[in-house]
Order: sequence, then C-alpha cells, then structure tokens
Amino acid sequence: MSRSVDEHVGEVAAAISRAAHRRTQDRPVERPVAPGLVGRLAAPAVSRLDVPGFDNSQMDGFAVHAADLARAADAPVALPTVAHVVAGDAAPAPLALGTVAPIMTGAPVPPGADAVVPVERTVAREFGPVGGGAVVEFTAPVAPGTFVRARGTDVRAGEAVLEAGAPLHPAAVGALVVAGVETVRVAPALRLAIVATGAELISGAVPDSNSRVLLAHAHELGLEATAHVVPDDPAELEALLDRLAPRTDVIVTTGGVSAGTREVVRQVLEPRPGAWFDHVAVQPGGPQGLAGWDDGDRVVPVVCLPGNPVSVLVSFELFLRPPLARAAGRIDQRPTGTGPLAEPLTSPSGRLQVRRGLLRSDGSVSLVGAAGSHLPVSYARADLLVLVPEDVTALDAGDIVQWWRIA
Ligand SMILES: Nc1nc2c(c(=O)[nH]1)N[C@H]1C(S)=C(S)[C@@H](COP(=O)(O)OP(=O)(O)OC[C@H]3O[C@@H](n4cnc5c(N)ncnc54)[C@H](O)[C@@H]3O)O[C@H]1N2
Ligand code: MOO
Repeated sequence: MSRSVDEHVGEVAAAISRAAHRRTQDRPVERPVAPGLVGRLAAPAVSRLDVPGFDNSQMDGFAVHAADLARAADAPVALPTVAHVVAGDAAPAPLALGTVAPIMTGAPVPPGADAVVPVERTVAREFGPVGGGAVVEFTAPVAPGTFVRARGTDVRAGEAVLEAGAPLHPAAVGALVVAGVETVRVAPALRLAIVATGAELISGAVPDSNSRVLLAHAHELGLEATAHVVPDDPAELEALLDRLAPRTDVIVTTGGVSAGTREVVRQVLEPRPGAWFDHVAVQPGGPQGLAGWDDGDRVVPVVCLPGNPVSVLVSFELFLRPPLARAAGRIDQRPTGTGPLAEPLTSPSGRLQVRRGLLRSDGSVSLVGAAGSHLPVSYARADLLVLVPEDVTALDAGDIVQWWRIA
C-alpha cells in the first residue's frame, strides 16, 4: 500500500533507531579529544581539572578587599596600588589590606582580594605604573565576589564534564579540552553500506553520482560508510548483501525499485518477510522500499531509494538524514522558514512536491531548475528545498512557501 510522507518518515526512522540502538551495545572506542571527534560519548567524561582553574578577574580593573571600600559611599576612598597582575601570572602575591592590585581580565585574583572594580568605575580611570605606587580613588562600595570568576564554578575536578550519550559537537570538544580530558570513550559510529545498482553504472554509460552523494553525506555526519556498485543481477546483489550485512548497521540502495523489467532491488528484497515496496506521496522520490537482510544473527535494515539523482538527494533529506543525524548526535532538522515565491509553480495533486530554490536577500524564494528528478546540477546550485503541500496544485508569485535550508 502506498504511504504518506509522514508514514515513511516514521518507518525509516524506527528501523534506523533500532539499528543505532543495537550499535551502541557494541564495544566503545577510545578516541583522542581533537577537532573531528564525532558521535556520542559511551561513558561519562570526568573532568581532571577545576574549571575555571583559579579565581580570576572578569574585568580589567582593580582587585580589592571589599571591606576597604565600605565607606566609599560617603566620600571617595583613596588606596595605593601594588604591582599589576596580568593573565598568565602564576601566583600573585597576597593583597595586603589597604592596597589594591591593578588586574587584567583572566588574571588570577591575588589571595585576600575578594572583588574587582572595573577601571572605568574609578575616578582617574588609570592603572598607574606596572610596578605599583599610584593612588586610586573609588567612589562606591563593592560587594564581595563582584567580577570574580570563582574556581570550579563551571565544573569541578572529578565531576562529569558530559554524561554518556552526550553528542560530541564543537562545544563538547572545547569543554573536554578545558577540563583536561585527553581521550574519551565514544559509542561506535553507525556503519552504512551504500549500494548503487544498474548496468549503466558498470558500463560507465552513466557516472555513479548517487553513491558519491550518499558517501559525502555520511562523512559529513561522521558515520562510517562504504560504497558498492552492482549490475541488474539478483544473484550479485544477494551475494553483496550477504557480505555486507555482518559488518553493517544500515544498508541504503539506489535504483531498481520502479516498474520496469530490471528492478534488481525490488526482485531481491520484495519477497523478504516484512518488506514494503510502493509509492510514497512525494515528488520526486515516489518509488521507495524498506526491507531487511537477515545475516543469521540480526536483520539489517535496507532502505531502498529510487535511482534518479534528485530523487536520491531529496529522499535522503526527507527520510534518511534526520534519523542518521540523531544517531550521530547531530542536529537532525534542517533550518526551516517561509517566504513569498518569486514566481508561480504547479504541483501534482495528492503529493508533496519538493522543489529546489534560492533564498533571496529580500526573503523571497526563487526556483532553481524544473521539477524533474534528473537535474542534479540544478539541485547543487540551490540552497533551499521548497515544500509544496499535497493538497496544493498551483501557487502564484507572492504566495508563501515553506523551505528547508540545505546549503
Ligand atoms: N512505469 C513506471 N515507471 C517509472 C515509475 C513508475 O511509477 N512507473 N516511477 C518513475 C520514478 S518517479 C522514478 S524515481 C524512477 C525510479 O526508478 P528506479 O529506482 O528503478 O531507478 P533506475 O531505473 O535504476 O534509475 C533511474 C534513473 O537514475 C539513473 N541512476 C540510477 N542509479 C544512478 C546512480 N548511482 N548515479 C547516477 N544516476 C543513476 C539511471 O541511469 C536512470 O536514469 O522510475 C520512474 N519510472
Ligand atoms: O519520484 Mo521520481 O523520484 O520523480 O523521478
């Protein structure tokens, strides 16, 4: 039976989420904390350091004893400076009562000082000589703790920086570095196998762009992926699936799912238990399949995309990218928005039409290329997918459309 887009989104997501869950049971891998770290933590990452590592100043100003400024509300209080303290100073001398230390942002607060007064809140707004010896006038009291970034307020040594399951995005890498964590245990990445089908790919009559596109997407998400090509030969496809299944979590095929005489994916997979092949109410990307390949131990989901290059790109965005991104600990939803169409369009009734577009500086949306699924160059020139709902068959210039930002 044919499916709505939402139904197929749900079915593919469920299959991938089961595969992803199964993969998290596999042995974690130890990875150095470095740019390029991806996936999710398999175990809590424990901080080796207090963050911040020492009490330090939030402002360029003067480290003071708050008690010394208590009377500044009545009349200015003048206090002598000691040597400047700058970021990178290891251990500043304790601050004697009745003195203030010029201090720069990030520099360690001297022992004894309990507040910082920004330089612009003093009368002369000057630091004086580096070695000290100036006199600074303060005109207001200051509460203890003001503009002091206290040691360990972000995380303390021994506490978890991030819990198991946390996504390793750029901020996580920064947090691990600042907490002195050098290696982490990472849940193993989902392993994708991409299988492009078609005699025309083997002969070279048509370059195999689909598997390159899917491989590039997989790499961008930090997934492990391999790409394979088979001709329209059921025995060859079966042999490949047998080889791939034991070392793969999700298989994605392209081509061979429509109504012709040489639909190798459909021929091999449709008879399998639980397999579904039919139309989804979307254009492009209508003919789709979802099946499983039993390796004797577990059933590996096989997501079967149609062969047309734009159908693959759109199907990936609608059905595959969201659950794969979730499994990889990435943001699963593309940025979305709405804007007025710059030109009219028509759309098939009863199907979500996905067109390619460009967001213009005035917020309007122009179309790139025609609706056909054989125009991958137009797709690559676009930065939006433009979504025309199932029940809409025509739109005028100025009508509001929803878009997903893809580039
Ligand atoms: N009688 C019908 N014919 C078709 C229907 C239908 O409902 N009834 N649906 C059409 C739609 S829509 C699509 S989409 C395609 C899907 O066909 P297949 O999945 O079987 O794909 P193929 O026939 O193998 O290839 C289609 C097209 O794409 C090119 N291709 C295939 N693989 C690659 C690749 N790896 N890289 C680049 N290009 C590739 C292939 O050469 C064909 O031109 O069916 C319609 N027909
Ligand atoms: O549904 Mo097909 O993907 O338009 O060419």
